[in-house]
Amino acid sequence: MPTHPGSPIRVAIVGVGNCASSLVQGVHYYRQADPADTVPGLMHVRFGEYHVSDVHFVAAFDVDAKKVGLDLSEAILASENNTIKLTEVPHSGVQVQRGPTLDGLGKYYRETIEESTQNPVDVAAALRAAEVDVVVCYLPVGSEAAAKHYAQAAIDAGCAFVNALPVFIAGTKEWADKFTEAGLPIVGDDIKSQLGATITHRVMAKLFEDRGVILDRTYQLNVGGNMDFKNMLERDRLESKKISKTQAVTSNTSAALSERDVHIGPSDYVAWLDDRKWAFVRLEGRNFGDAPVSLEYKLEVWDSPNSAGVIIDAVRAAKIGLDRGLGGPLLAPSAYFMKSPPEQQADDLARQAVEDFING
Ligand SMILES: O=P(O)(O)OC[C@H]1O[C@@H](O)[C@H](O)[C@@H](O)[C@@H]1O
Repeated sequence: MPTHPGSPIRVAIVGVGNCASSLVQGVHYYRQADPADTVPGLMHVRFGEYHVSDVHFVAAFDVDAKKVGLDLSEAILASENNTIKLTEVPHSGVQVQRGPTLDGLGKYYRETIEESTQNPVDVAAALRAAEVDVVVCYLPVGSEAAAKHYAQAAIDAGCAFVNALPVFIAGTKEWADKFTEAGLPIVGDDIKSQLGATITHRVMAKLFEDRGVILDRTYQLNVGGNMDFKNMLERDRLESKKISKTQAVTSNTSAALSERDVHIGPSDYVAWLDDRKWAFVRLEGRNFGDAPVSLEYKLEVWDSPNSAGVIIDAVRAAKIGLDRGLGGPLLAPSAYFMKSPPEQQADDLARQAVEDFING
């Protein structure tokens, strides 16, 4: 059912971790931003008809006993959340509900947090009750069954879906068809942060190609100290994340790299980094006369604010999709905002395509 353009965007958050914390804080931080101003990390203060302050959080789900039952403004600072504080968020009146766990808790989460003993809610019913427009999925890496459970609940409740994690939903025919048939938009999969490992690595791989340098091999090693990185110590949970990060880089170059010559993925957990992520990236190639050339850089960034602005834009794109009655993956927003969209595009073209999408 198409929604009313310009109305508040009623958002549900699945997984109240660091990324949710930066998102909620960021919306509050920029609530009075002047539409004529530039906000770092947002395409526009007013994206289509939607100002940042039109993003309203109306529901939230988690499984952590230290978060379930808390007001969202308190839950974003609770338990293992350790991201940089952007602002004080006032009481929201939104209580974190106990979501179903399914495969959401890996070995390291189970060792670190206490799972709520409350009974899980019926997610679709909760989304309907809160009259949610857009569901943002921030579950831990490796939560395949749980992410799909929430995607199905979004469909059942008539909501758009923004899939921030590397579980392939928008990018699969099965789920793209489900959203198309339901007439509901989806933006996915796997958030590409503002100035993260993926975008910088994509740009460098493309630069090699544009300058005629043959790229022979590359790596991207990532370390961090948040629960995302701790969870990813369990290598079995990593498969889709590695695929997503690798294809995000290799799709931006025509270099024919064998599997052995590309190594991209989360590498280790360093507790004292907290929510900072450090990426060590190296590209090796050959330039004129087959002379060797290599480039190495290190990125240091706070992980969660780095993707929060992108999610605010993705949420507003999803709401525009709802307003227009568009079902299925939103191709331009997915290509610009996500690492593994249904169709990869060069970032400058994707950005322009999002502008065109906004302008209808
Ligand atoms: O920095 P990149 O490579 O764009 O990745 C960004 C995001 O990747 C997601 O998979 C992580 O769970 C996020 O926490 C992170 O912000």
